[in-house]
Amino acid sequence: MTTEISQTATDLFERMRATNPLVQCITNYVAMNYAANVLLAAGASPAMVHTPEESGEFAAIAGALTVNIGTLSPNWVEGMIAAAKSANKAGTPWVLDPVAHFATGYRRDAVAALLKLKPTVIRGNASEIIALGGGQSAGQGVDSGDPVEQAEEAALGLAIAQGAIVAVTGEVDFVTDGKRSVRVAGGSDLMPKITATGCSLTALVGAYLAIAPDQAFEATVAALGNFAVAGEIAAKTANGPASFMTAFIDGLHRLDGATYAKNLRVNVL
Ligand SMILES: Nc1ncnc2c1ncn2[C@@H]1O[C@H](COP(=O)(O)OP(=O)(O)OP(=O)(O)O)[C@@H](O)[C@H]1O
Ligand SMILES: Cc1ncsc1CCO
Ligand SMILES: [Mg+2]
Repeated sequence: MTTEISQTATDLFERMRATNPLVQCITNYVAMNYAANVLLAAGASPAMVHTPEESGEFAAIAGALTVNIGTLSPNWVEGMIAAAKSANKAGTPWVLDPVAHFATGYRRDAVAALLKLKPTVIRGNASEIIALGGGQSAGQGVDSGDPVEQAEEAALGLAIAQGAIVAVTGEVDFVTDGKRSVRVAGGSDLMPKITATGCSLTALVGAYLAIAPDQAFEATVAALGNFAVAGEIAAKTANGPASFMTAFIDGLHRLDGATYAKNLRVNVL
């Protein structure tokens, strides 16, 4: 059965690829190259623009902004805040990826400042979302130590408190806007074995937001669905993390609407 959300996600998949949206990615040193390649393969146009001298100016012309706190320093935080403020002023949607925000006071403060600037979407792993909700997570650094189901309550609370879409990723992803919630199944257990897979997904959520700013919930689901479908297909030919990475980027590039629609597994809750 094709649900309405699956049909919309497929439409957004085709539109994103046809439109080649410009996405400003402020991401970490680890993710920068991989995330840019993922976006290019998926059909978007990434630009890694982070310094405060230009990040705000660029956010006003980008289709969407994504902010990931993976490798912070004061200059980068300044650039993130300038970009988020400018995005808000220009009506540019933006995504926050709160990498390991619970690990240090510096990260906690940076995330608190960014949350005040009202991201359109918050995308994190289960441990990150549990901790954002004030709970005790089993996360170790950037890697999740908790199942997605354990983060669902925190995600709902966070969505309502922030007026944001919250996406929790893991074996089966969970997306909520506080009223509507879905699970997105698929992907591969090799995905968390490649660093910056989540960071790249955050960037791809930006690509979908850019083409559907008024459908942020559907756009987020469509982006997660894109990773779930491409990841599941790539795993069939991969021998391990390194060959998976190649197959995944090739698969993102080759994926068509019919294959996306056929393999997408979105469960409305
Ligand atoms: N066990 C799994 N099975 C299937 N897919 C998975 C699994 N774990 C993660 N994924 C997928 O991997 C992608 C990244 O999610 P993950 O939760 O690992 O991000 P993350 O922890 O923020 O990653 P990073 O910080 O390393 O970039 C998502 O598309 C998610 O659905
Ligand atoms: C490994 C790592 N360390 C800081 S950011 C990052 C990428 C995955 O989040
Ligand atoms: Mg992460």
